[in-house]
Amino acid sequence: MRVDVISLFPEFLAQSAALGVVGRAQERGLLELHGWNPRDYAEGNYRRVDDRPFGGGPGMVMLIEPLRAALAAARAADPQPAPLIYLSPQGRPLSQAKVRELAALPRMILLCGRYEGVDERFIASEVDEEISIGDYVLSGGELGAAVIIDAVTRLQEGALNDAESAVQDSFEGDGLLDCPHYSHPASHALGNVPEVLRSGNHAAIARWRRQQSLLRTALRRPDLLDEAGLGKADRKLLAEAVAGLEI
Ligand SMILES: Nc1nonc1C(=O)N[C@@H]1CC[C@H](O)C1
Repeated sequence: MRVDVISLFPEFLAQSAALGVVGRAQERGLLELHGWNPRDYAEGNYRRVDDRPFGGGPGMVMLIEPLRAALAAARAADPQPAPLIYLSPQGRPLSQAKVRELAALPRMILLCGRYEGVDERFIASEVDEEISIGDYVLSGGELGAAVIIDAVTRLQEGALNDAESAVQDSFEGDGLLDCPHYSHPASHALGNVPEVLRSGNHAAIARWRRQQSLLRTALRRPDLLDEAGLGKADRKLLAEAVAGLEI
């Protein structure tokens, strides 16, 4: 998959993408990352990329022309068509379903805003989709781009090893929250590892983990539980866990 990122700080993405799963995916040729800095296309002595908003008010707005030139350069670099996705709080919330949709694309171009954002005429004319990574305000869209690149890369064939795939599957597979995890030591001043996990009884362990996922989702994210469409066995397992809660 090719990802082009339009950003005033392309080095931010390069550094964050050089690590871990994403770094390894680049080494394996599963991900190709290219940065495009509007400042490289800005005219004039000051190479302006932003200016004051019409109508007054705080902050600055990213100008149309440097963005258009950076986008044109990105599109000219590779004939493969790609949607332009703008990271902004005004976008649709990112979800795993959207990540799966994006991961199936051969290419996408991510636009990272800074300051108050981007001139609305550029958004209306060139942006295919706005995506938000959450209802809060960041200093730039680069963190959103890094989140999308990470989540999408994990779904590229060959990006994850077996252990990492298990983590991916445990959350993504059924839309429930993950169960608790424990490792050594079995006994500790902070508490002991649940006996079932040390029993060697794989059926009991799987049942316990499923029950913990169901209970955790019910307590922390009931909205996800509604979407999960539980079957009879899961509903029974959850009822048993709820009955056992000391309230
Ligand atoms: N939440 C978000 N999800 O994606 N991007 C954001 C976000 O806060 N962007 C900043 C808003 C002003 C500045 O332009 C960049």
